[in-house]
Amino acid sequence: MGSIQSVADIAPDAIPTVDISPFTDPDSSEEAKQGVVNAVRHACTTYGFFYLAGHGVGEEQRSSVLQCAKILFDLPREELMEVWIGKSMGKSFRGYEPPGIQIHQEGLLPDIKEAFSIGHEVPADHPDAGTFSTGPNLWPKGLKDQDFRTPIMEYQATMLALSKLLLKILARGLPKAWENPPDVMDEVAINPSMPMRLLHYAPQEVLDERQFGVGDHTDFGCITILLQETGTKGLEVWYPPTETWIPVPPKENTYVINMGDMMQKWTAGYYRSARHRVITSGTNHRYSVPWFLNGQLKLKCKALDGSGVETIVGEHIRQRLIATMGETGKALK
Ligand SMILES: O=C(O)CCC(=O)C(=O)O
Ligand SMILES: [Fe+2]
Repeated sequence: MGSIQSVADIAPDAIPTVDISPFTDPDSSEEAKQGVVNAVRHACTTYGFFYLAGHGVGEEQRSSVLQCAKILFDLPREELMEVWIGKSMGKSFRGYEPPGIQIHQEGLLPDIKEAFSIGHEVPADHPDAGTFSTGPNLWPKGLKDQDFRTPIMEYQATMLALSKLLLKILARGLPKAWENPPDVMDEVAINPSMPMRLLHYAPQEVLDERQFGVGDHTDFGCITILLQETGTKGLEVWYPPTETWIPVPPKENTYVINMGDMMQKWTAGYYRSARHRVITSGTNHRYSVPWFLNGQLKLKCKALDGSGVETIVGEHIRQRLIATMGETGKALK
């Protein structure tokens, strides 16, 4: 006897795509704006992930940061080690992270990826410099400013503006019963920790099922804006109703947006911080650039459902890094 399959049993083959341009278009109707809010809400409560279209970031700027990743990881290892993360000021956590450092959970082997982290530029003589995620960036000597530092810092500003827009949409999507004002999420993006990570996955036949480009994890912060290189693959997101991994290949002119743990805590679980991972290819290099809105480090985020749960953004992020970064993370204690 056959049974009727419920919708939740059918694995979706892709995460949704949301075009947010009606939200910013001064000529669009209130109804069209609300349509964007509803679509983002649906994606973030169901999957925790979506493809973002209509984001307004030019293709030239997007490819310029992927190009930055390529020229950086082409540098000899000795030169990369001159800007090793362990040399960054105090707990600022900037610079080069070699492959095989981060372990996301017990039982997995370390990630294959290598990374380079850039954050909010805070001069060394600033009173907060050297505190967690705060301080001067490290710049490789072998790369000219116009080829690396300038496009990266311009991209950082573009991403901060885009994340502020996403916060407006997400705030409007919160349950009405919580009675939050539409600007309730703005404060998290004031002077925030916003690491951008250039990532490189070298081709590697993975012979051990415990090893990944990036192992199964959730992101730590509020919002991740991920740029993947066209033509590559490997990212997958976990979908609990069917207990399956949904592939998230790059899609032209879009970003992949996902919610992180800080957002999930802040919204009392309403917006899902979904598990995801990256599988490496045996033959192809993969470059990607996730930009993370961690948030204002000293901010005490009160759960938006009014339940009274409070999380200090910087403490939450710091603990997650210590838990996953092994020896490198010890400097953050
Ligand atoms: O490289 C990617 O596509 C995703 C990387 C990722 O999940 C992360 O850095 O948190
Ligand atoms: Fe991630």
